[in-house]
Amino acid sequence: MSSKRSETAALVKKQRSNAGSNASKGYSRRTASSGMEQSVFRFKDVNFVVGSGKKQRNLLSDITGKVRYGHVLAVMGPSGAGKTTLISALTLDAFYGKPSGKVTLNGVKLTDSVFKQHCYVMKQHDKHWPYLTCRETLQYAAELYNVSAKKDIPLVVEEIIQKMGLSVCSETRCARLSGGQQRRLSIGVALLKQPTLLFLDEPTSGLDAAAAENIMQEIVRVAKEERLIIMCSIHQPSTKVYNGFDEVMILSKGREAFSGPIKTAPTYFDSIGYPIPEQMNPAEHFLDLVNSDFSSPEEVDRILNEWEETNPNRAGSVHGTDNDDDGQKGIAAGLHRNPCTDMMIMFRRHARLIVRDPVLYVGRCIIILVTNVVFGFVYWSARVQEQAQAPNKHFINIWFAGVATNMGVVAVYALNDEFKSILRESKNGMVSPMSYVIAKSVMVLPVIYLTSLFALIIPGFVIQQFPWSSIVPGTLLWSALFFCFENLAECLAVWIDDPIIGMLQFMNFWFMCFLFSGNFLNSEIMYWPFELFYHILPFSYYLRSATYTYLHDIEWDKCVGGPSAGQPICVPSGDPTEVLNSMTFIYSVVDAEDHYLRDIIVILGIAGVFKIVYLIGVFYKTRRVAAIK
Ligand SMILES: Nc1ncnc2c1ncn2[C@@H]1O[C@H](COP(=O)(O)OP(=O)(O)OP(=O)(O)O)[C@@H](O)[C@H]1O
Repeated sequence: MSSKRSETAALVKKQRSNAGSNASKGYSRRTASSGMEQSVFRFKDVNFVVGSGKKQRNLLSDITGKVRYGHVLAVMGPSGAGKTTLISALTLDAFYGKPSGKVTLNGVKLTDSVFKQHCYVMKQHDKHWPYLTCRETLQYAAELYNVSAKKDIPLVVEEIIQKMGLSVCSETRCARLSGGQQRRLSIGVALLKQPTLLFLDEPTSGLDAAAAENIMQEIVRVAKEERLIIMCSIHQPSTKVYNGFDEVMILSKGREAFSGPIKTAPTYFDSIGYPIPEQMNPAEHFLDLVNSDFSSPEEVDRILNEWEETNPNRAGSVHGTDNDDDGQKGIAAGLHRNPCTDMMIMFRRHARLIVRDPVLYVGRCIIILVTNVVFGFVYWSARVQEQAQAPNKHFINIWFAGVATNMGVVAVYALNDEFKSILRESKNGMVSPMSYVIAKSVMVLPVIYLTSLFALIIPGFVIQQFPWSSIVPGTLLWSALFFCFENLAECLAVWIDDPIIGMLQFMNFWFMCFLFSGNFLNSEIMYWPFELFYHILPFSYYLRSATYTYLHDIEWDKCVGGPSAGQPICVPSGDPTEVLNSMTFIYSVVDAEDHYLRDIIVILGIAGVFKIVYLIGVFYKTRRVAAIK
């Protein structure tokens, strides 16, 4: 293992030396070859308004700035100043209000498509696939971004691992990475894309001083080396980190207190009567000035007004001219993607996640098996062919499917988390929603069938002695119902942002299915609006056909004396059709006729409706943009 590592390291070294002065030949070619290496990012008069009428609030007021390639713009300000709001607005992600202004990359309006091709946003909170290792995360990102020929990808990944100081945790699953390692991994993934413009929201949040300093130094170095434009928000950088920035923007109450090249900041603050005290960190001094906790609100307002007055045409003064021609004009075609290759990568990644994630399927399979085995033993006496056991045989079907589908509630949580990762990846142009839904939907089908085997083989066919002739229709019917609830879970996971609310809705739906299954309440005596639920919810279809499937050719023992209080089912001939007919009097859902095909089609139809609503949710949410108008 270690010799393989050193071999890889040697190859990386060789590759670097081949690349001459450019240390990162493996993944740095795109920007240069696309002609985007001299880019300029501008934003002018960016406003962001929330609420309406008397409750209207300007979270950002006329924010203007410009950053050139190889430069880092640091957005600083006290808590609540609007740093995250600015990054969200500029990344077309601020959905909770109305953003306005002019935002361009090389003079071209920043649209979702330009963003996906040339930009990358690293949010304040890291989000990685918890069951993939650091190396696997980078490997899939490199493949999805098509950074290099497939055979070179391990080298590219190794290079990023070394660059980001992730060697010690390269084989560690993301769930177990420290905060600093997660941040560095996020930056590594961003670098793999080689964006022209990189947004970092609080890249040092949650890190200790040394780790924050390391990361910021790395960011500054990367901007210079890879000619990236970097815009990051940051809380109180150290003097060393602060001095590494090229431009700085100081915000307070959603307004600019200063914006421009870092070397002009001391002169400006000196000119308005706030020179930097000796030995003081300049960043700390500026932030104290605009923080109402340290300066009076009137003084903060005075500083903000001063900037507004001395820079009435900010785009024309501190931020350079209003003319967009001082950089590369226009943008190049972006990433070339092959949908089939994308799909294959997504298949591989999803297969790995399905196997490793205990919540989604593996854990549930085992819990369903154990639970159903318990039910199998609880109903031990129902194994025999006595007609007195017919109701118990029917109830076994309710528990075998009802409890298992109820466990789908955990899928709502897991899928909500999964979808949030997909949203981020889609935002950054790493995955296409289409390849995600296809890979996921196809991969899940065999897993669902496998789950039905866990649910029924030992508990039903071995312990409860279901007739083996019904194994195929029985497991297919169970799979159809489970598929229906999985699709519901997907739907809720995508449409309801808060997973807990989604889980509660899932439980509501499940209880409705149970209540209106026609088993506890005769469908004929249901008050008519409620009868609709009996027809449109899936459980009655499952239960009718499951009981028919397992009971319709049982050779029942003969019964004498007719039905009684202790034995409601007692057919003298033991004819299975007549037994089912007499069960119908007690459980209206039971039917002596075969409706298997119709029932399974209806269940799949309901599942199909959920799938369509889910797909609409995926495509709507991944394409939703808070465009700046
Ligand atoms: N969804 C929202 N709806 C309404 N107001 C919001 C929303 N999100 C943030 N705000 C408000 O916008 C203002 C700026 O918040 P923002 O998160 O951008 O500040 P910040 O400078 O990033 O702060 P911090 O450093 O603490 O993260 C705050 O007053 C906040 O209450």
